[in-house]
Amino acid sequence: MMRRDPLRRILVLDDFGAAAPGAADWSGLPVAFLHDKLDAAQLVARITAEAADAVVLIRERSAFPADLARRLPGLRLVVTTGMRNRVLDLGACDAAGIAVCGTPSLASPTVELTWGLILALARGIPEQERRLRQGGWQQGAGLGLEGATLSVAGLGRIGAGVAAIGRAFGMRLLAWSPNMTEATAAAAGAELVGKAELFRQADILTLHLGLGPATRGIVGAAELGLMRPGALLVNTARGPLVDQAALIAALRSGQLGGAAIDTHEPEPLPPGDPILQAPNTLLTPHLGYVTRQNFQQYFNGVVACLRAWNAGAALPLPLNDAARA
Ligand SMILES: NC(=O)C1=CN([C@@H]2O[C@H](COP(=O)(O)OP(=O)(O)OC[C@H]3O[C@@H](n4cnc5c(N)ncnc54)[C@H](O)[C@@H]3O)[C@@H](O)[C@H]2O)C=CC1
Ligand SMILES: O=C(O)C(=O)[C@H](O)COP(=O)(O)O
Repeated sequence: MMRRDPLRRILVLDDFGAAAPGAADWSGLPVAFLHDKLDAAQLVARITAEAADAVVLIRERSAFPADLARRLPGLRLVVTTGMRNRVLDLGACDAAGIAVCGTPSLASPTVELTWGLILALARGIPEQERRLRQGGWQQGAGLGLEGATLSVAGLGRIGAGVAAIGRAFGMRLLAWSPNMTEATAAAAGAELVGKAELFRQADILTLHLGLGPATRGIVGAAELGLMRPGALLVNTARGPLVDQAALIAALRSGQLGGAAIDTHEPEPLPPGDPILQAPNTLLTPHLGYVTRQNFQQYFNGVVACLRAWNAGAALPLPLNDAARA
């Protein structure tokens, strides 16, 4: 194990509650919190001025591209909450000798949000409420879940959790992913089907795949065209899994009865993004992971990593080679 000097200055970027009383036990750690979102030039200036040797990234709220890693020779450690951060360049950190470590995260918050979205979409809760407030009363009938078919793409931590609740609702469960086995599907109480059948038979299709070269754009015009007219799509995984233009076309034509989308491309969703004008959509701002308990888990994980560094111990969740050294 490489000998490490204790950290002299730790900056938590765009802190999002990390500094709140009781959020975490930062005692004894030389930590400072930034409350504003800074651009790359401002970050370099601030990190340099503070002579910070560690930064903490709260999810993907502050980007940490290659350029930033190269411009901060005094930086030795980046801690990012969660294990995946697409706006952090791990390779560049390695090349600059900056160790990167992650923290544990809970899957249940995203399982819960997914079901919140499914229920709201299936029963038309937002429109029914809007109508009531405008002086109207019930209109149209929603989709009941018992006996309906839930197609789950990806049975990892979140997909398996979503499937378990689908079973409790008495739904018929189908599942698929590029690498799913019969055993994984059976363990989740789902039937493994081919990709086309996953789309063709769904009353509700919910996406829980990781994003990678094999899954980017996995839901396009051809797949949406296989779906039953009026079927529902839920995406709490990653925006680029879905071809947004094809999604909007399917919503406009009525091929899809509705879509609930938590994860977008880009994020934050810019004003005027075409999805904002698409009909029958329920949009949330990447809320899946955003619960108090998950942030508690994140901040405790950050503190554990910082203390491990200062104690010269192995970093708990290393994300690059420099952190494993
Ligand atoms: N909306 C939100 O706030 C949150 C969204 N997520 C997203 O939800 C999705 C599922 O997350 P978890 O269940 O925790 O992940 P996980 O890693 O446990 O499950 C992902 C599943 O996708 C499958 N998969 C198949 N082909 C793949 C490929 N080519 N590349 C990547 N994965 C592939 C994996 O085998 C695995 O079963 C991810 O996209 C994750 O980024 C995760 C947490 C919060
Ligand atoms: O969107 C995400 O992904 C998240 O925000 C997760 O909570 C992060 O957890 P990991 O999957 O990165 O551990």
